[in-house]
Amino acid sequence: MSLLKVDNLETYLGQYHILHGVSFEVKRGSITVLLGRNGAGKTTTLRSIMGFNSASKGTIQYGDEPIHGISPHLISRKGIGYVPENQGIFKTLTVQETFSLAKMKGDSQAEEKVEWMLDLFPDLKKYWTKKSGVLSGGQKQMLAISRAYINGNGLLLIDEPSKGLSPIMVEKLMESILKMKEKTTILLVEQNFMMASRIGDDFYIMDDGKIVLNGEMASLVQDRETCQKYLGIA
Ligand SMILES: Nc1ncnc2c1ncn2[C@@H]1O[C@H](COP(=O)(O)OP(=O)(O)OP(=O)(O)O)[C@@H](O)[C@H]1O
Repeated sequence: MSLLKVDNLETYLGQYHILHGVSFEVKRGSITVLLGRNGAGKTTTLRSIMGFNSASKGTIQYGDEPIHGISPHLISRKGIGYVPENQGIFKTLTVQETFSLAKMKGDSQAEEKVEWMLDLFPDLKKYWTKKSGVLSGGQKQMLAISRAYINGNGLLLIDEPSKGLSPIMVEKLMESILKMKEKTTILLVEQNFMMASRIGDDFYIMDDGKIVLNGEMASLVQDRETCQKYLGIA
């Protein structure tokens, strides 16, 4: 059953028409990956779901509720967490302060979520009182993912978490994101095909602001022609 249903989304950035009728679904408890070349419109799609880029047409259904046209803070309150490409970490806040700020008022599960994230990312426990600015790139990514999860764990939108990370860190992150499927649903934008293909259940390929192909990840891995045509992978 789908948790998120995006239908015929059209988004303009200034005078530029970026998304041309984007439609896709994310199944509850799955990892769905948006793939595609640079500039295909993946980030704009995530930002349109969050309400940071407002879509001029189309609908977005989260569970039973339409969420298009709603402001980002209300979308976040509905339980959608967002990890932007640049992580959006406040460097002067400690890990502890970042976690505290992420907790929603009146969320009875907040402490449980904090504990789960610290078990998943023990490095963050180690740097609990350190300023976020001193963390490594991978640890910042862990912090950004934790913040999004504590804030809203119904659905997580994660934009290129592997960017700039060492292969070992990518491996670590991949395992953690896979584990997060036990508790949440994930829509992932990822250029690292090795990572995407190992953790994704379903895929959608974007090109020029449109979805050009979708299916189960297992079938894409076998399809060399498509990988080469849209993803530049030989
Ligand atoms: N503020 C903006 N104004 C005009 N065009 C923009 C703006 N931001 C992005 N674009 C354009 O929108 C298109 C889609 O960009 P987007 O960042 O969504 O792509 P992407 O698939 O996430 O790419 P990447 O993998 O490089 O992050 C690109 O052609 C980009 O140049």
